[in-house]
Amino acid sequence: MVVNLLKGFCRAVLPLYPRKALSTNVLVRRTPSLGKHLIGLSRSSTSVNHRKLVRNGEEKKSVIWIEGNIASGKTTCLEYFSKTSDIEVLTEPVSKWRNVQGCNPLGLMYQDPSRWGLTHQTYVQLTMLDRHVLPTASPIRMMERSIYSAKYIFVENLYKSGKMPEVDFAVLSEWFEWIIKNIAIPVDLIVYLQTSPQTCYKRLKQRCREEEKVIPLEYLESIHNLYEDWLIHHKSFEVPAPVLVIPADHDLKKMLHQYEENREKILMAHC
Ligand SMILES: Nc1ncnc2c1ncn2[C@@H]1O[C@H](COP(=O)(O)OP(=O)(O)O)[C@@H](O)[C@H]1O
Ligand SMILES: O=c1ccn([C@H]2C[C@H](O)[C@@H](COP(=O)(O)O)O2)c(=O)[nH]1
Repeated sequence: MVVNLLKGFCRAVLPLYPRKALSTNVLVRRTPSLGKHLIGLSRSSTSVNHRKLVRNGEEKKSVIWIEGNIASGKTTCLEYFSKTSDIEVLTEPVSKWRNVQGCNPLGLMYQDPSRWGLTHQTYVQLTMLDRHVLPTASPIRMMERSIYSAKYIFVENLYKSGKMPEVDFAVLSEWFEWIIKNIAIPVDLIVYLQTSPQTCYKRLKQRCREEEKVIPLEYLESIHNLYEDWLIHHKSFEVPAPVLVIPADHDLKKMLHQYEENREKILMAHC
């Protein structure tokens, strides 16, 4: 009875409001042309069963992207949430980028970006698309990065730094535009792990991935600036979902504490 009343309410009233506006006490700032930027939640947010939203008799699945600079702590964040039932976690397919039929496009790109940037980013685009269209098995999906950041951050960086020829950029751009126009890429919330480039540099050195040994601090600074322009200042490209910013320079203990504090905001992303 109560459930039916709620369903009726949702059908009658929810369509009258912007999709995110009723979910919780979410503070949403409208930005000129780029959708909404979630700048925080009030402390009085009520606890809502994240499995509840039902549309056309189907459970609404929630998709959350974890975005951030290289070595900002995305994988660590996903590992933490992967321990929660009902959440499926998709990490970036980095192992594929390091080994496609015996070749290493990630390594080649770092060695000679002008020659291999297109090759690498074409494969990133394909493998990220593959992730996006994978059928969801759980009510909540958390994904490391997206086809959007591949284009808006990494391809953009190669091009802007003069390391990707115009024709390569044009071909990748047309592919990307075709994909986002013709294929549904669902997303309900972007969690941005905001770090300083210096922190990432330290963590990158500590992780010590062979291909990344050539990355200078300036590279992380460029990636950082592109992320900030996209997700914070809304100066560059469309942002396809609200953004939750989590400061991520802190030590692991504090980060896990922050993830716990933000758990409800993140898991209720679809409401
Ligand atoms: N909060 C943190 N403090 C210190 N080191 C961290 C923290 N989070 C992650 N690390 C370490 O930094 C490196 C990069 O983290 P990772 O989660 O792989 O980043 P990403 O997936 O964003 O590239 C790893 O060695 C990881 O153990
Ligand atoms: O579109 C992309 C996305 C990522 N990369 C690079 C950057 C890093 O070297 C690895 C994986 O990134 P993490 O932040 O460590 O997950 O892949 C790229 O070149 N292009």
